[in-house]
Amino acid sequence: MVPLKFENGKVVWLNTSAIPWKEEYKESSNYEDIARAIETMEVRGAPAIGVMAALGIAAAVYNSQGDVQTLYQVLNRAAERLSRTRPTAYNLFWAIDRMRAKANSLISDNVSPEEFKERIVEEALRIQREDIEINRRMGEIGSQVIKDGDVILTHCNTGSLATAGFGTALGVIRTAWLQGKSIRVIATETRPLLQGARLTMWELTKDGIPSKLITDNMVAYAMRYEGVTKVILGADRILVSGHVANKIGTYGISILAKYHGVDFYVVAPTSTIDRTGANEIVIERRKPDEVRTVLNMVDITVKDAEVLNPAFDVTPPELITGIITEKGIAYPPFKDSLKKFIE
Ligand SMILES: CSC[C@@H](O)[C@@H](O)C(=O)COP(=O)(O)O
Repeated sequence: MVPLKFENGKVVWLNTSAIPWKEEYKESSNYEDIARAIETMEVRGAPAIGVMAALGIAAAVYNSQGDVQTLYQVLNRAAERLSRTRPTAYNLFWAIDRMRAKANSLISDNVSPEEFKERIVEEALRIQREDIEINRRMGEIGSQVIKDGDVILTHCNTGSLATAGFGTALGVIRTAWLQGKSIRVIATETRPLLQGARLTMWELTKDGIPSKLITDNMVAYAMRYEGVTKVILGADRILVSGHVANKIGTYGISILAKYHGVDFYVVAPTSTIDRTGANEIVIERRKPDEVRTVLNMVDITVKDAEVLNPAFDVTPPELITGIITEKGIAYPPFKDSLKKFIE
């Protein structure tokens, strides 16, 4: 499954908002289209939107003409627009910063316009390639905590559809399954946009991994009566203190896991760790209609009902057993263990 590609100067993406009904690819070389695809969540998941933004910047530069200064301005305009798409996922800003840093180093090297274009495209493709390699490494590292017989609860979608390929938390689950471990997965539907029901169940079914879908309000029941042994899920932004922003509902799941004595693991590449020293996380608020309807298809409340629609919540470090990264597993105290991974 290749959700994102760069072909003939265009970004090609799998429209994940159409899954599981249709496997439809879209393409564009225009960074405004790429930004809208991120905003409307045709492409979503922290690592995937970082890669998408890098490819969007590369497409903008590749298709522009002029001297290096002109190309540099195009790159900065694209970067600025793409950085205004979704505020919470750190990988987006990490990838954009990396593209900007590459551009700055090419400017100081006095390269030709052709070389500038070539090296910018190369950098975006490197970010994409590295994401898959990192996911595979996290799979190897993280699968060590999974035992035969585990019943793993996961939330949202953290698979190939949320990354450049293979997945973070779902990559760990997938690796354990490929190693022949006998596991079962419980996936939450993940209201309001149903990433669990639509995307995670689609990926698990394709792989033949035994799985069951539950609604979000069945988590406590599943822990009490269905023998959940581990929670494994992803992250959109991790502070060095160990606070983890992830899909709305994660915080509640972590409290339930603590009460039931279930291990709670977060899986994320180190590009999800916020290096700015911030101690607050901006939580994206999305349109009320996402809550008032089911996927804009059916109204489920009174007209113009006031709603709350935060896309993410923050789980505090004391509820987290471990954070699995490509550099190893961070255990509490996270402010020491995570810091080592980003030094
Ligand atoms: C590997 S994806 C990790 C997170 O990005 C994922 O758990 C999540 O919360 C995605 O949110 P989304 O709003 O679908 O972009």
